[in-house]
Amino acid sequence: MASPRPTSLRPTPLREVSTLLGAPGPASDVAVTGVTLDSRAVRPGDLYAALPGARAHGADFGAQVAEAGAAAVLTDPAGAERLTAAGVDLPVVVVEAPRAVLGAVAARVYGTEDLPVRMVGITGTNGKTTTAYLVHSALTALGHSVGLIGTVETRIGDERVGSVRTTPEAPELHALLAVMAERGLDTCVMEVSSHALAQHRVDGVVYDVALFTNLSRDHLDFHADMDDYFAAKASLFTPERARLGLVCTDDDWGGRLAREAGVPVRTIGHTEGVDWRVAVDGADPAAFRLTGPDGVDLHLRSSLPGDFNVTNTAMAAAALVLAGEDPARAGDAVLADPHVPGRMERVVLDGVPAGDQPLAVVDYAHTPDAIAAALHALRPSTPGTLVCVTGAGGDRDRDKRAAMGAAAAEVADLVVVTDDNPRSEDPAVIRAAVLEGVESVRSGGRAVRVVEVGDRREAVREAVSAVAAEGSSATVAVVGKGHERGQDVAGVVHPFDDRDELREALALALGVVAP
Ligand SMILES: CC(=O)N[C@H]1[C@@H](OP(=O)(O)OP(=O)(O)OC[C@H]2O[C@@H](n3ccc(=O)[nH]c3=O)[C@H](O)[C@@H]2O)O[C@H](CO)[C@@H](O)[C@@H]1O[C@H](C)C(=O)N[C@@H](C)C(=O)N[C@H](CCC(=O)O)C(=O)O
Ligand SMILES: Nc1ncnc2c1ncn2[C@@H]1O[C@H](COP(=O)(O)OP(=O)(O)OP(=O)(O)O)[C@@H](O)[C@H]1O
Ligand SMILES: N[C@H](CCC[C@H](N)C(=O)O)C(=O)O
Ligand SMILES: [Mg+2]
Repeated sequence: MASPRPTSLRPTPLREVSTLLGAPGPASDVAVTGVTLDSRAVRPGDLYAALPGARAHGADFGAQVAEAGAAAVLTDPAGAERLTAAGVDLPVVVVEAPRAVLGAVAARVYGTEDLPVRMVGITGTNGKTTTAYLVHSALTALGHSVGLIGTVETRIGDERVGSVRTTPEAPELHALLAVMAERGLDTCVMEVSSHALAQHRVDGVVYDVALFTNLSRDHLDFHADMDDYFAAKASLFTPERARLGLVCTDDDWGGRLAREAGVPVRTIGHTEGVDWRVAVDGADPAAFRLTGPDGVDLHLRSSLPGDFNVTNTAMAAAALVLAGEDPARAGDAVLADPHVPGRMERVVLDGVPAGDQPLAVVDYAHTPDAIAAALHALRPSTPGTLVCVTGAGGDRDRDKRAAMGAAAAEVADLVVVTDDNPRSEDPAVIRAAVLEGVESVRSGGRAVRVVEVGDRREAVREAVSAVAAEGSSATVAVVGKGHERGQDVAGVVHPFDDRDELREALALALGVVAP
């Protein structure tokens, strides 16, 4: 579905754009009414940003955008040459690095330079989506009109649009923020990925509160190394992008960020000396105490399973207070279950007593750290067999694959290695890398069983049937795809939903439907 755009916009003279950029003004006095960087999304009157990329140069789509009614093009010198060579007759603004100015241009065209919407931005390797839902649901409970932008979806009040990426490109983002302002929303909570920070997607947005959850191995296909990955995340904590930071210092990267941030930072975590201290209270692992500045002392309980969700809930509560909410009311508001799709989501087969079915969970863990966290969260409630169905994505960080297999094998009793969006790669090669990690744990002496089942549907069925006889003392955790609704194989996305597959597998194994 097309991303929403604001309805009432003042057309922006192209000369105003070139003046903003200090670029030579075009002879034409055309005005623009929108911005896009995707030729397929051009609407009449748009300024099309033709950017150089890894696979194409946006200027190669000049003829299509002219045909679609684009009013003008913003590009680099190479793009301008291509447009001329292709005989594209549109006014062109040329700058050396168009991606780097796109946020400012989009903010001018969509009128979001002085945004009347409070902004909360969340970055970190794991926990962004969960924490964003926690903040969103709490603010909604407190009576605010809240927008959400993240991996699963964009929400503008009651309107929901499924996401393609975690963080939209700048033109789409500023259009969404303009729509939120137009509809009277007072706050927007959004996930800010490292790709987005490195690619200027959130330029022109200043977060009132920016959160850092944690940093661990991921995306090293895109970032040169962990320092480079950290630097991308840290760039959120600079005056151009944030006013105040809330940094979890439970890992060393958070500690480093708290020392190096270019904006005032409050720290949060389980260790002494932090501004917001999380202390788990006694026997219930979900219950905790959160103490903060100015005598804030809250007794809270995470509605989601796992130690990491204690941290996510604590971060949400502290973020609400830093964003100006009353601490006691904020504490009450984070107690409700925010229903985060595909994050530790339980799948239950109706019509079969709970004690007769394995605990079945779908989770989006797709990094070594997240897999470890998710399985550790499930281990204490699993007296019987803990099965993990896992795979790794194609065309993504290759070196995390073995570590993901090892993380699963360290905690589970049975690991079923399968496919997860092989994309353009050979799925068997990806599975082999995951299996290597499992084998490294087995050769270290841990008696974990492993099977390789490429077809994900068969893998889920095999996992469930292996433990169905144990009833609720067993757990099947299917990780990696969470809310996703497709399996990308060689560029074709086949409909696939782990939650439906798990329900089907339970039905088959428990004899509720004929196989
Ligand atoms: C590494 C990365 O993020 N690349 C993004 C980047 O690609 P690129 O600069 O190489 O562009 P390209 O594909 O060569 O195309 C060049 C230009 O031509 C344009 N084009 C291209 C084809 C066409 O038909 N028409 C057209 O106009 C493109 O919009 C682009 O401006 O700009 C493209 C245009 O917006 C994105 O589609 C592309 O995202 C790719 C597909 C992607 O998979 N990104 C993922 C890794 C990502 O961003 N993930 C993060 C984090 C995920 C997480 O939460 O863990 C996210 O925020 O989602
Ligand atoms: N604070 C946390 N620390 C470690 N692991 C976590 C944390 N929160 C969630 N996880 C694990 O990481 C997985 C992804 O969580 P979530 O979707 O909230 O993170 P994300 O940062 O939005 O991820 P992505 O960048 O892929 O969208 C969860 O399914 C869970 O297994
Ligand atoms: N949104 C992230 C995670 C996808 C998780 C997994 N399902 C995969 O395909 O690797 C990405 O695009 O890297
Ligand atoms: Mg996310």
